[in-house]
Amino acid sequence: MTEALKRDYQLCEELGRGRFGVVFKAIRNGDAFAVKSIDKRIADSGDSLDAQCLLTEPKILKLLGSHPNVVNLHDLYEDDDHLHMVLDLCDSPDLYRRVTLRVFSESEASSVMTQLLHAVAHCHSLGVAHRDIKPDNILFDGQERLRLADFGSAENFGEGEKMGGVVGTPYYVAPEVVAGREYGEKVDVWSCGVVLYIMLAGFPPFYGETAAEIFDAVLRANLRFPATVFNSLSAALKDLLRRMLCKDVSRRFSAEQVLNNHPFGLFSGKWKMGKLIWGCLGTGHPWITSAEEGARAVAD
Ligand SMILES: Nc1ncnc2c1ncn2[C@@H]1O[C@H](COP(=O)(O)OP(=O)(O)OP(=O)(O)O)[C@@H](O)[C@H]1O
Repeated sequence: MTEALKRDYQLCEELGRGRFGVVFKAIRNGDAFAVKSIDKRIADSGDSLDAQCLLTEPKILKLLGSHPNVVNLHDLYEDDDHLHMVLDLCDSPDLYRRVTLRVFSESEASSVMTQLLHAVAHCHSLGVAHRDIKPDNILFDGQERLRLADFGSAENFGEGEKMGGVVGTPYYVAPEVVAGREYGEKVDVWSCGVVLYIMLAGFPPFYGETAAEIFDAVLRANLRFPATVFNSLSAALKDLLRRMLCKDVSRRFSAEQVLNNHPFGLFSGKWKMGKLIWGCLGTGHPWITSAEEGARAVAD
């Protein structure tokens, strides 16, 4: 552990583990933070893309500056073996945990979406595409404010510049990425659309049992609204989903357009409890077949 970090912060319990390191709680002057400590040796021993991801995250977070819906970088410490990022503490359950427990009402989903799209619009205005938006990377801080996290796959694109490379997680990835074409920042709007659909329905819009089947479904982009789930939801909401999950990128809304043009306020506030049947192959999550099982999985 870097000496300077130990001097400046009181390090507390472990909060979680990722592929390359550990996240701890840390206190400084009575304020709590999360410290994401990356072991550079683990990353260097793997594929070079992984090592690149490690350096990407602090660089992108610095570029993004401070935003109320992004996990902000407060400090950065580095020595030969470790990189420590001091981040906003998000110790409330993440969106993945929340959607495995129950489906969301329109008003709950709209509150999450509004905050998420503010984060995404901020990133895009600074030329940053997140490229891996999914419930696991949507965290909540102690004030229950949404914070977009994990910028390890993000890319800094220039004005009018296109990106390439298959990056993301099967259920959430946009068709132009799966097709291997060049793409722009609207891939994030597609992923937000998938997140919105899952919050409301409890299952993903483009489904398959294997990664290959999911990619086929994403490429077909045949958006359906099963009556059992969607009949009780507003026409405005279905229209919004069509505009976010639009295969034609030129017709797909930007994050800014969704925020400016869509009547989020019209969403009704009905609660819907339902059977949740969905999986997340990209992150190895188990199948969750009911709200009860979801609750058990989280408790375990
Ligand atoms: N800012 C934060 N506040 C509180 N807990 C966090 C924070 N960031 C991450 N965590 C916790 O630490 C765990 C590991 O996070 P990390 O970003 O290192 O890996 P990951 O995104 O889960 O996986 P990967 O290895 O694919 O990057 C997360 O699952 C989460 O539980």
